[in-house]
Amino acid sequence: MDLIENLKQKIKGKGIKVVFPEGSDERIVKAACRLAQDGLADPIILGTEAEVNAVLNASQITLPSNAEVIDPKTYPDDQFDEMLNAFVERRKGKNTPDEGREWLRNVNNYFGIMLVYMHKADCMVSGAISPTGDTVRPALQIIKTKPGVSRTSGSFIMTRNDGKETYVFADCAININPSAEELAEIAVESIKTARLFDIDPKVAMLSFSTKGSAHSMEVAKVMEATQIAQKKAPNEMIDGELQFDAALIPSVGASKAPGSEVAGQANVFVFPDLQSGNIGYKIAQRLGNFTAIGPILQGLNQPVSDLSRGASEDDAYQVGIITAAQTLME
Ligand SMILES: CC(C)(COP(=O)(O)OP(=O)(O)OC[C@H]1O[C@@H](n2cnc3c(N)ncnc32)[C@H](O)[C@@H]1OP(=O)(O)O)[C@@H](O)C(=O)NCCC(=O)NCCS
Ligand SMILES: CC(=O)OP(=O)(O)O
Repeated sequence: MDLIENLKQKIKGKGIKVVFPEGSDERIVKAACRLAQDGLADPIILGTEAEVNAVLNASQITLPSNAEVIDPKTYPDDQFDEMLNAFVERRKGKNTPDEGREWLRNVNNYFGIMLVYMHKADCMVSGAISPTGDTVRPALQIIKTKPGVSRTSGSFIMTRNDGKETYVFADCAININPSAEELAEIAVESIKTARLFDIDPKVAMLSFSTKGSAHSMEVAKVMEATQIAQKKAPNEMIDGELQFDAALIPSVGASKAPGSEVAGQANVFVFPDLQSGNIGYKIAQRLGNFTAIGPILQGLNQPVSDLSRGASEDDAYQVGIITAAQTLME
């Protein structure tokens, strides 16, 4: 079954509350309403009544009965105070009550994250308007990473040919220059993402070198990360350092990395840094005709997804499905 169809079956009718903070954006409002109509989520759209209505009217859609609009600026004082107290407690010593009041009333990403943190919603999808930092920072500050995970990272599901070719690419969104330890953690978290999509993970730790064919600090980092990842997840198939062709193409893998159980068969690609990861996914998307679904933030206590600003309504709809499905993962 198609990847997304599979996830739809898992979330349908479960009433999962997905917050969409960008209620002034047509793509977002349409995607949220479609999720509601299809019974896949109960969306909470953030924005003023006027801005959300303007989009609904222009798109000629009626807000489905299982969708809700909340305007943070007019959120009732008693509930707002409860939220502010929870924010101040969570940000103890790092942000003042005045900062909290200002952000929660005026920055929808903070308000949305607090709904998730307070379990008034299950997850959040943002980033169609705001750049990654503005979407992700509130999640990092409030939701934080799961025990045992030090860094969140962003993966993409890359798919082509009606899902016959499907890969996980990571980190394409968050960690600019991860250490070897962080890269190993990204690999382990990417394995969990692969499993969410029923992909049997074979992880390639990517480099411009294969098995010592080149020498540099950058290559050494990937070699070390591979060893750490193998220790962290001894039952998983993880190998490196591998060039992309050695990781993907069986004949090249056999010649450059003979004996590797990953080379030539990899389906999870861990990039050595964000320059290569972000450029790499966009090349596959724009030149290789892959659909790029994500970034899916890995390792957070509760699911939050950051769309690319280039996302379409359909991308937002799909990321909504994935994020809702992440709430069902243990
Ligand atoms: C994600 C990003 C915005 C965080 O940067 P930042 O806000 O300057 O980070 P800071 O160092 O100020 O940290 C803010 C908080 O987030 C936490 N944090 C930062 N990066 C983190 C990560 N990868 N995982 C978990 N927590 C993280 C910090 O510990 C800090 O928490 P605290 O306030 O409770 O102490 C930054 O790494 C970034 O810009 N990455 C690239 C994003 C990008 O442009 N991607 C390309 C397009 S997708
Ligand atoms: C993931 C990503 O690259 O996002 P944007 O295109 O918004 O920078």
